[in-house]
Amino acid sequence: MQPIFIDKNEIIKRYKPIDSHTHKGIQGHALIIAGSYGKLGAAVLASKCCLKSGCGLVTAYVPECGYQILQISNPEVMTLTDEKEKYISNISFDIKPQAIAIGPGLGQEIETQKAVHDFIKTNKVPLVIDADALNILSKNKDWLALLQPKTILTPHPKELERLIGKWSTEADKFDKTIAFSKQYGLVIVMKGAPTHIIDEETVYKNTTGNAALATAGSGDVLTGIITSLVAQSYEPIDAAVFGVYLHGLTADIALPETSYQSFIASDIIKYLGKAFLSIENN
Ligand SMILES: NC(=O)C1=CN([C@@H]2O[C@H](COP(=O)(O)OP(=O)(O)OC[C@H]3O[C@@H](n4cnc5c(N)ncnc54)[C@H](OP(=O)(O)O)[C@@H]3O)[C@@H](O)[C@H]2O)[C@@H](O)CC1
Ligand SMILES: Nc1ncnc2c1ncn2[C@@H]1O[C@H](COP(=O)(O)OP(=O)(O)O)[C@@H](O)[C@H]1O
Ligand SMILES: [Mg+2]
Repeated sequence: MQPIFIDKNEIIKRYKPIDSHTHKGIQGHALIIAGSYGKLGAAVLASKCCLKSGCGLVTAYVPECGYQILQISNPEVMTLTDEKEKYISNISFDIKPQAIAIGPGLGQEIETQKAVHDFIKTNKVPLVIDADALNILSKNKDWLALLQPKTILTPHPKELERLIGKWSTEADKFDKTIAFSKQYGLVIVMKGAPTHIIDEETVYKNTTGNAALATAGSGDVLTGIITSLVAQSYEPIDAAVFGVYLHGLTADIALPETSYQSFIASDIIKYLGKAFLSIENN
């Protein structure tokens, strides 16, 4: 297993410059299904980062208690609410997004599990699955077969273990993840230090990022970036590769100014502009 290193050359091959005649409709509409009581921050971070990565329109789908939180935190983000106050129980919307993310801060209530099932059973829109939506799939593994090919999963090591079971060595972890990716036709973003991406037999290894990213919400923000790129019509594997690279690059650019300690997930969002510029100015 020889990985492809995700470096600037790999990104320049994939990067789509912005057309001067584009408009917000062309830039893509993303839907972020996220949040539960006490974890609306995950929805705020993911949806804001989605917009800050070039997506034209972003809608957050949150429980009722998240309405004001979302509208006040992110005035540029539109908000739809579930009928339940504290958690999502029924995912229904009349917009036509080009990409959907599900999972950050979602919780694992039984009604939320059912809502995730009913949603993935009929959904045909390119999808990014993170956090509690991954944990829900781990508890209901037969639902994995409902996912569309090239759905992107973004597990951290514990979420990966819940999905594929314990591994004995690093090599075993890769073998199991490759087998899992092949079985369901999924793109797996194996978050860590560094992050690897598995697309069936192909393994990518990221070259950006540092320990400043070891902070709450850092993965929620990554979900927003990757979903934004999918909405802007990047292929799922290209969105995963570019998104992981950009996410790490924000921390590399920020580090001399912020220190490891004071860097927080909102700084990923703050430094995205410099990260995009460093890709454009090569
Ligand atoms: N502001 C908000 O609203 C926020 C909301 N959030 C939301 O909270 C929900 C729960 O998510 P979560 O990831 O905190 O819980 P969970 O899945 O039990 O995993 C924790 C365990 O996994 C492990 N582990 C993790 N990383 C690892 C690593 N790199 N390397 C190795 N191990 C690692 C580690 O296990 P340990 O090492 O302790 O055995 C740890 O104890 C989810 O919906 C998320 O979106 C958060 O994003 C925070 C901000
Ligand atoms: N020491 C580290 N070096 C590089 N990247 C890291 C490090 N620690 C965490 N990260 C990155 O931060 C993110 C953490 O994601 P996750 O655990 O899902 O956070 P959260 O659920 O709090 O949003 C991943 O992208 C991971 O690769
Ligand atoms: Mg996470």
